[in-house]
Amino acid sequence: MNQVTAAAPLIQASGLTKHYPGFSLAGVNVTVEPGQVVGFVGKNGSGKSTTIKALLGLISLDAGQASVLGYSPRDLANTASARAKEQVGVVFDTISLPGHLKIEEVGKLMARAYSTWDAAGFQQRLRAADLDPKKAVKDLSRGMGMKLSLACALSHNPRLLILDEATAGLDPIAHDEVLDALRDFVAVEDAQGNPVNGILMSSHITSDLDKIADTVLCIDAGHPVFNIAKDEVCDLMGVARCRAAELEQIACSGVIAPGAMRIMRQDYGIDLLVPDRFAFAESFPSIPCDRMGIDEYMVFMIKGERYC
Ligand SMILES: Nc1ncnc2c1ncn2[C@@H]1O[C@H](COP(=O)(O)OP(=O)(O)OP(=O)(O)O)[C@@H](O)[C@H]1O
Repeated sequence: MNQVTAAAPLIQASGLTKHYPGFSLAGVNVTVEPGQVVGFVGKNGSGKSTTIKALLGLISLDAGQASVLGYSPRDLANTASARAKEQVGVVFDTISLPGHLKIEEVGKLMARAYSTWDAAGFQQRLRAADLDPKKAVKDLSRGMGMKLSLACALSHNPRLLILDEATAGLDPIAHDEVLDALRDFVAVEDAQGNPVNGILMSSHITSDLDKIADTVLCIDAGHPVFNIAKDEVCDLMGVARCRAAELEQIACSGVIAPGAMRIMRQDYGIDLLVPDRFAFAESFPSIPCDRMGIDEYMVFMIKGERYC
């Protein structure tokens, strides 16, 4: 019961609901399939960390269902469920290791905590990240602390990584190295060639998600906004830079379904969300239409107005 097969979702959660005074997480669904990187985005205070903590059983839910590697959040948080914890690597935006420990002592601590601990892999990750094993955790910069946390999370051989702002504070080179490590992690396959690992990754650095995510889940003020394949946004969608008269012309043409027209009014004109920029360019070759990014899509979906 507490095991998932290679094909089963690593995270399957629906209707996640948590009430705090002045804030409610309401009806959030999260699915992470093997082989998938799910980017988790939203404004500050939108409820991403609350969702992650609920999935990990660190806070109780008021409503909703969640299964993480076949475990309920409550079972996952239970100190007795060592096997479950070994399969989930977690990195928060602040380092949660005791500050007085030297990095080499962290390795020893982890070896005792996880039967799956890969000491050689940990050493190799420390070298790759330029982390001095003699250095104390409290003396690490923020970026170095994140690299150490990631090295720990990856070195107990989890099937699922849950990262909450884990790439914040990394320099561009470290960023690339971390993204490469995450790509390698999700590329792992079982003997039959099926993907086995997955990642749920909250981030404000949407360029990271552009590079690595398969799907992007967005919440705003605790409510789901979209859950969409990244390629649909980045490869297919566009932003048309129009004037009011052109917008009217586009609306009348039916090239974009009337209910799907979403705009942002700018000082210089009107930006229009284009679901298929290639089809749009054929119909309106004289209207500039740029590639869409996750940032812009978020802004359209959260702040944009419908145009009917
Ligand atoms: N223990 C708590 N008690 C009361 N309110 C809380 C508690 N934890 C979180 N909140 C509130 O829940 C809301 C969502 O916070 P959360 O940390 O989940 O947002 P977030 O999307 O992760 O934000 P950020 O991007 O800034 O990290 C905020 O309004 C926050 O103040």
